[in-house]
Amino acid sequence: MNPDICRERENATFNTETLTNMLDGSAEKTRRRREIESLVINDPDFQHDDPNFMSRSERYDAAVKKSSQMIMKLRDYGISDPEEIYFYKRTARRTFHEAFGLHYTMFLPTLYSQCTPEQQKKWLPLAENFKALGTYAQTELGHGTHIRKLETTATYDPSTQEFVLNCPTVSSIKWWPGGLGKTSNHAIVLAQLYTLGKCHGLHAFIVPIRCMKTHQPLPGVTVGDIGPKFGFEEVDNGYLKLENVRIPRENMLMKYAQVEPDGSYLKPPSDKLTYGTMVFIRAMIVGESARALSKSCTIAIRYSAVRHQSELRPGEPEPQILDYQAQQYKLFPLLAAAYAFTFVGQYMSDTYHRITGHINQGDFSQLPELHALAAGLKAFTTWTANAGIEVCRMACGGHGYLCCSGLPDIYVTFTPTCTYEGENTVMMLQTARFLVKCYRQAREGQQLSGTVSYLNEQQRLQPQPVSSRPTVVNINDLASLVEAYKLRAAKLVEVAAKSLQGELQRSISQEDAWNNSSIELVRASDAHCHYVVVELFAAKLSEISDTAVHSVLNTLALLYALHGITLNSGDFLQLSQITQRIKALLVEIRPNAVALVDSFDYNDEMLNSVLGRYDGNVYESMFEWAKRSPLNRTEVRSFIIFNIIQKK
Ligand SMILES: CCC/C=C/C(=O)SCCNC(=O)CCNC(=O)[C@H](O)C(C)(C)COP(=O)([O-])OP(=O)([O-])OC[C@H]1O[C@@H](n2cnc3c(N)ncnc32)[C@H](O)[C@@H]1OP(=O)([O-])[O-]
Ligand SMILES: Cc1cc2nc3c(=O)[nH]c(=O)nc-3n(C[C@H](O)[C@H](O)[C@H](O)COP(=O)(O)OP(=O)(O)OC[C@H]3O[C@@H](n4cnc5c(N)ncnc54)[C@H](O)[C@@H]3O)c2cc1C
Repeated sequence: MNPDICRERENATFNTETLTNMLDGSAEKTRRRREIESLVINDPDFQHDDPNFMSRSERYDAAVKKSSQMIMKLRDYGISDPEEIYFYKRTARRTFHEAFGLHYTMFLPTLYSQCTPEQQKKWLPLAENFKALGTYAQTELGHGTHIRKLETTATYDPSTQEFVLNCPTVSSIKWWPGGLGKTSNHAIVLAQLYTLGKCHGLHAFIVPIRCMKTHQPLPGVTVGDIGPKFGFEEVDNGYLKLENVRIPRENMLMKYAQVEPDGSYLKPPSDKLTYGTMVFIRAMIVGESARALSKSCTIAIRYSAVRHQSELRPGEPEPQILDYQAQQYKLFPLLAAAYAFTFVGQYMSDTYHRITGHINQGDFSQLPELHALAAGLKAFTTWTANAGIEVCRMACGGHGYLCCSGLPDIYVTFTPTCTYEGENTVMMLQTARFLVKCYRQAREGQQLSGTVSYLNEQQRLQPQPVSSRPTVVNINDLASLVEAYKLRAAKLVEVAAKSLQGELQRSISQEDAWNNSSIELVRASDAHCHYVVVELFAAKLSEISDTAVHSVLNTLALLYALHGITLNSGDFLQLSQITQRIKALLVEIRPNAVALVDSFDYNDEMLNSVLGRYDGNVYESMFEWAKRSPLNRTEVRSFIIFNIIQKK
């Protein structure tokens, strides 16, 4: 064990096990998570080759093999709790993507949420037993964001009681769905529904695309892999062209909207229920932001504790790079954000399950807030985590650029979360749409509840507009900082609403007014989400009884809130005072930095990083890893070089 890293752990002011238990939910949950992780780590079937030394095809084959093994082993171990399945798979996957990822994350959840009981009876046994392997085919070459303009059609033929599916143009070819290219034999296809000559907009259909016996594409189906990408090497993101593909009427997902045998159409209670699976995944991505950032911080902070470089004071030994204030300023606010997002991720998941419970009982009243919250927090947390991972990589200097640091892989795997499941700017604009609507309702005297209830104060505080009120905060008091964030959000929502109003007064259309105000609208959403995160972090502290853990998390929460103020200084005041306080907080966090990342409890197998190793033995491991590079298998690799040298 590296002596630097040992000393860091000895000097921590709190018990890492207590904090880990809190993050997991309880000591029992930590015990069980570790037990499940060790099942994978000690399983010889999961000791695979390093994917960095494999070709794309080899990676795909290995991912399929691994996914099949996971299914069998989960059954053998009798693991059926969704959270436990998630722990098992997360550990087994490590740096791999799951070949059946879309089957679990989108195909099955869509069947659970949008099938009638009869449809569930037919499809769930097939899908849960992996006979029907599925994906979610929504995006087309021409449209990902503006899904109302998707061009694939499903036209009902009452004479045979079938839907006929077509991708009539090049731009209507389905493009991107994960697992579509080679793996899936079914797809949930989002298509414009036509019946009795009328278009009723997007609906979801279960479309068999490959034979369940031979796995050959079915007649009328052209399907394949879209080629190499920035990351996701082992995933066969695919294309799909449908030409006169007929499916039975019962293959339209009919929990909400229905087509009768004679072709008559029954409307759903809300036409946005078809978008339900996207809301689910957006809600879950918030927790993924926390995991990607906490992993990256674990690597960068542990490495910074063992890496020595440059001189602080002449003649003295080179310090740990973690002792540089500039290094702390890069990493500790991200560490604080990783904790904040962990709590926000738990909140988002709980909120999703609570509100969908109400939806299942027929109460749709909270759907707009759920959509706005999931869209905004997905965008806010993924943007921060995405930029943060890159900061962590650069904070490791040259070695951060090596694949064995684990950081490039975390980055390429994580960065598409800013794009998929709703491009982030577009998601922020959806949240803004909700905020502006709430702002107007509050102005009309309606009482708002939930995360936007602060907009009620607009009314109470009139006639003095929010934008003219000064922001004076006690920078040592979290409650006061929460107030400052609340005021900022109220102010920026007001600015956005007034910008829209101003544009409309120039007699331009709603749509143009919206476009001309989109910078203000995105800023309003960003401020709203930032407020929600700070508020949730503060609320979490009130649940913590252990004083040492409370104290260290309070320091992190202060740093998170104050650092956010410096990043958005135009919206807040008291800047120089805040900078001084931030410097003091960096000093306070420094002795606990390694212990704080240890508390995330990533074992070496999962972290998969030579720089972030628990024992800190970085250089020996890097050398060992380099020796495994295929280029090192022979001393003289290229005969071209050999010939050139010989000629000389
Ligand atoms: C491993 C991961 C693999 C990745 C997989 C993928 O990427 S899969 C592919 C992922 N692809 C994507 O994520 C595509 C992203 N694009 C979209 O989701 C949609 O095109 C859109 C939401 C941007 C606009 O939709 P639109 O043009 O139909 O709507 P509009 O803007 O005209 O607003 C009308 C009203 O609808 C409301 N409302 C909207 N959505 C929801 C909702 N989910 N729930 C509830 N409500 C919703 C909205 O608030 C508004 O309410 P208001 O104010 O009238 O009361
Ligand atoms: C790794 C990966 C996996 C994916 N998996 C799937 C899958 O399994 N199934 C599936 O169906 N799809 C999948 N997708 C597709 C993904 O959902 C879309 O790429 C995503 O929704 C963004 O749409 P787009 O590509 O059309 O971007 P565009 O909308 O073309 O975005 C381009 C730019 O235009 C801007 N823009 C667009 N509209 C607006 C607007 N109204 N206002 C302001 N700015 C705007 C955006 O902000 C962005 O800057 C995947 C994508 C990736 C990268």
